[in-house]
Amino acid sequence: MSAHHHPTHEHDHAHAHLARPTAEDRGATVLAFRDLTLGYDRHPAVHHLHGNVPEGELLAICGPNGAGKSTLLKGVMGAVRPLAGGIDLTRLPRQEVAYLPQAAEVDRTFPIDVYDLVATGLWRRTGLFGGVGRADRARIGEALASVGLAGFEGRPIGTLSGGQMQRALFARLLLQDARLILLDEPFTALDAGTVADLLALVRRWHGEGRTVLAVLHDFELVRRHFPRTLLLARSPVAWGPTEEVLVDDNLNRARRMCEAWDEGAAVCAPIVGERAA
Ligand SMILES: Nc1ncnc2c1ncn2[C@@H]1O[C@H](COP(=O)(O)OP(=O)(O)OP(=O)(O)O)[C@@H](O)[C@H]1O
Repeated sequence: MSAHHHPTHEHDHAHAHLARPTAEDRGATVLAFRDLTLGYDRHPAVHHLHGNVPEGELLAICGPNGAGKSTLLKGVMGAVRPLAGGIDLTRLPRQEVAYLPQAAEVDRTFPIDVYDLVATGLWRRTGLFGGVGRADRARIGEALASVGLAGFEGRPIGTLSGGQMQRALFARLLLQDARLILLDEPFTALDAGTVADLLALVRRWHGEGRTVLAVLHDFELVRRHFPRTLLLARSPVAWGPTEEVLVDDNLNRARRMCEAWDEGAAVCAPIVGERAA
């Protein structure tokens, strides 16, 4: 299967003004972390994160297991509330944020077919009971074709392979048409062809000026396709150009920091002097 793109199709144009940043938007801060601490039951999972994400950024989030990467995306989504500090989605309404959860968190037993799953990507525009019109049906068909799933409309999601399910979830992201796209391990356990097709969509979003944050474990893929990286080990280890961040020193430090982490630690006050940008 391969991806088919119709970037100049009229349906894309019809929605372009809703989501795509203008030239002036590019580079302005779209997401800011202010000495952010996120956690569960008062136990921090992400600690003292400070920095800005400019609009149009293609940012990889890397780090050992348990480093807080998924928690960070959930924080941006608004699903986990800060214990301290804050997250500013300065110029972006919540419906401009799209989120792809880790495959393990998606309930594949939910009785819904591929068409209806992908159609939920339209909710923010149609509303839950808004109904799907002819133009919307065309957009759903296009999105499915873009991910190589034309003809899968009536398949219950429980019958899809892992790769097909991920393609369906990417089709839903296409319809969400969001300016900030959060991807949690989007390419894990996929074959090379599926990764290439889905990566092409991510690069297309990047080309359209959307902001993409992706949690990734494959450093080679990150080095090749993600210009900037945040290396997280509960606290930020490094954040900048990928080739400067993914170096042995930082990776070893990240591993040691995660191993040394006290799971039972409570929230601490911000440390003066740690507020580097
Ligand atoms: N719902 C939850 N309730 C309590 N603790 C949680 C919850 N979700 C995550 N944690 C804890 O928060 C910490 C960070 O987890 P998180 O899933 O964000 O890490 P991660 O970097 O995404 O890890 P991985 O690479 O293994 O997916 C871990 O110690 C984890 O056990």
